Amino acid sequence: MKIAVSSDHAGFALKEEVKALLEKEGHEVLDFGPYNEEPCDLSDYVYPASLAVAEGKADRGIFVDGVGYGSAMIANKIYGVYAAVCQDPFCAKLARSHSDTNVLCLGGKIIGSALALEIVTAWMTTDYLSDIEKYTNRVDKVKNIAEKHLKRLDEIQD
Ligand SMILES: O=P(O)(O)OC[C@H]1O[C@@H](O)[C@H](O)[C@@H]1O
Repeated sequence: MKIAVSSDHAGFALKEEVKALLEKEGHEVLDFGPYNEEPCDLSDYVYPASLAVAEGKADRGIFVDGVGYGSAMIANKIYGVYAAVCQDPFCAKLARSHSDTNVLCLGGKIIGSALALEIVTAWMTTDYLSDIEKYTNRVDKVKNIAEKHLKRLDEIQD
């Protein structure tokens, strides 16, 4: 798969580890930065990475900041992006199997890299249960909220 990765300074080190794992597993990584640990603003990196997922230039995204919620806040404002913050592999599995998320957000200050990489593996290898109606109904309800409240990319002029 093509995976967009991004972070801020607080997530940079873990982003690099995630990137190495993904490449080792044979995925193509699109790194939206940053490329060092100098203080920066998360939205400058997570926003373009989220757009890449929304536009289909990447199949999924993995974004890392200090605690994870900052990335999810930004990513979930983009039409077509469904982001979850996960701090354990069980949550990561459900974020895929029940909710079909296409972005995983991690907190580099919250979890150690060994656990983070287990979370990434769980999220990357779990399929959405698209044949179970209760989950598809729930996902469709979330999609309907996005249809109503978020602008489609082709409606945005700037
Ligand atoms: O290092 P500073 O800028 O203080 O804090 C950055 C982190 O604090 C939280 O808001 C976010 O998780 C962000 O990554």
